[in-house]
Amino acid sequence: MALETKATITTFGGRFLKLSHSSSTTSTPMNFTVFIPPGASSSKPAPVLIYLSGLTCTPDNVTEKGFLHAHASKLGLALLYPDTSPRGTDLPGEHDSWDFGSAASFYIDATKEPYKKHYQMESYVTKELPELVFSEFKELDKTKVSIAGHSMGGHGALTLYLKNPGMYKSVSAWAPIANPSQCPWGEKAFGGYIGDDKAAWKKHDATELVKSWKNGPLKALIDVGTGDNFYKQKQLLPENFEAAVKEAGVEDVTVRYQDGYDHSYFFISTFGEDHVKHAAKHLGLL
Ligand SMILES: N[C@@H](CCC(=O)N[C@@H](CS)C(=O)NCC(=O)O)C(=O)O
Repeated sequence: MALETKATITTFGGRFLKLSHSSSTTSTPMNFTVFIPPGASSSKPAPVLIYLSGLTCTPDNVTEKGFLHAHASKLGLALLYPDTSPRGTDLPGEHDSWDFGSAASFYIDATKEPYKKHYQMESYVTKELPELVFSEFKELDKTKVSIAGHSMGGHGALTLYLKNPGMYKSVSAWAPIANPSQCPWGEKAFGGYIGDDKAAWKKHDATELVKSWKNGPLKALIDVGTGDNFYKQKQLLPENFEAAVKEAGVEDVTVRYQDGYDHSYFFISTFGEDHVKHAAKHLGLL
């Protein structure tokens, strides 16, 4: 698999790479970025935190405004930032709205035409991308991976974690879309990618998935800003997730409501150190 390096940037003592490759999963070009902390080598590989971005984003938004690598560098943690959807396609409706299609994959495998050929982001993020990254970068430790994300990416992090017990050591999310089958963003995305069968939606909904979690403490950290307009508009619904956690008796779930914070990178960056340290703790770095 040929990997094209678009940029190599030195930052906080580590290497930040912008990369692109041709994906066999999405049948499109895919972009991603990776931060390799100082000191990582094939004999001392760094654990990895995967960060999934939100609606409208490329991997650039968080890497320019989230400052996660500033904290990851000190702890010896690598960061992997996948893109939010396939690129280079022009499917019907794909680019018409900011909350569906391009940059809005919801990290699921579409089953409906015309999206199913390319919008296979769940398989891409859980299989092809890690296989590629760990075969190309021997300074990264494939046995130690955690996952995090913001908004749509928070939904992606929580659901991929819940669907794949053991694949990730911990999960965290800023302002996740925590009950997508009950909110307008999720209804639009699931309707468009999967269809009208609401039973099928539940397989991609963190609040539904956590009800049958039987794999011990969840090791989850969630932050939500009380000044977040999308929270106020009931797109995020973290209380529904909390209620499901409580009812199922799932342990080690911390949900924090941060007074006055909005949905932006001012919020993400403020709590970035906590999320990086949460992953670092479960990856054996702290
Ligand atoms: N485009 C939307 C906002 C979408 C939005 O806030 N996206 C978040 C993720 S859910 C984001 O990170 N946007 C990119 C940025 O702020 O740099 C609007 O105009 O209301």
